[in-house]
Amino acid sequence: MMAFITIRFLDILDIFLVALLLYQLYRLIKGTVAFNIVIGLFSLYLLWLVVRALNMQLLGSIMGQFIGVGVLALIIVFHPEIRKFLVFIGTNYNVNRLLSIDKLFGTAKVKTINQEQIENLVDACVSMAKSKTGALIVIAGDSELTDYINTGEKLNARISSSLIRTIFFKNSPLHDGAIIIKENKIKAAGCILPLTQKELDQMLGLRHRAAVGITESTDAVVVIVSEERGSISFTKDGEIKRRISKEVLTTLLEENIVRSE
Ligand SMILES: Nc1ncnc2c1ncn2[C@@H]1O[C@H](COP(=O)(O)OP(=O)(O)OP(=O)(O)O)[C@@H](O)[C@H]1O
Repeated sequence: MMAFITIRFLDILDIFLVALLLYQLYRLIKGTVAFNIVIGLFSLYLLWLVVRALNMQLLGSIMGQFIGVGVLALIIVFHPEIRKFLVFIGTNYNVNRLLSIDKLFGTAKVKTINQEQIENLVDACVSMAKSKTGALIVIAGDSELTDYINTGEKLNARISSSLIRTIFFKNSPLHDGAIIIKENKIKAAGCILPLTQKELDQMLGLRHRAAVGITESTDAVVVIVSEERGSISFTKDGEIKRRISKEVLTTLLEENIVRSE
């Protein structure tokens, strides 16, 4: 009876790729105004399908015209999200990623620092939290982050607790902006990161916005020390975990970073 329905391997691949694209799109726009716009447009599209099925010609043709120019309108309205999405694809989906299902779904670990360096980093964060010294520390994953490294001062220095504290010391010329850690080194300091457009708690300012921003479009993880509250936060995939303890920070770093000994 169902002989006319044939499912090829390519159909399954097709569905899988569409699901993956929708999932990544959802991750990028969730929590932003764009999410509500997408829901609105989707409802409109469903309504149009119903109107067409009921053969309501006048309403159908008006809505048809609207949907006809909709693609162009979508590109204009969603230009920042489309840009972010393309950057995300470009920076995250290299050949290595495509070979690993784990990485494809963004659950892969970052390979940048070893256990001793994690301890140095945690030590610096705890000490800066005590002295209410603001800090923004990006730990790169597979994303190169070259554009962001180029906005700062190149260091290529060993990851030590005292160097991190020195960089973020209030009178240091490099204390503004973020440091970027990659391949077992502090690659640069004073880096400028993209700010998220997401709604965040009003207590959180630009430092936290920048931390969320960079993890929305790359697979980096970020540790933030708040100057105002002396608390430590952690961001990954655009999500923020606030007021975490030394132990939780250590666990999060260990869980999200494959140690390269
Ligand atoms: N785009 C950016 N990229 C990197 N760092 C940034 C960016 N924008 C702001 N910062 C850093 O954040 C600092 C300002 O932090 P602000 O007080 O606005 O943030 P906050 O989230 O309230 O943090 P805190 O709790 O530490 O006050 C700046 O001095 C600068 O070092």
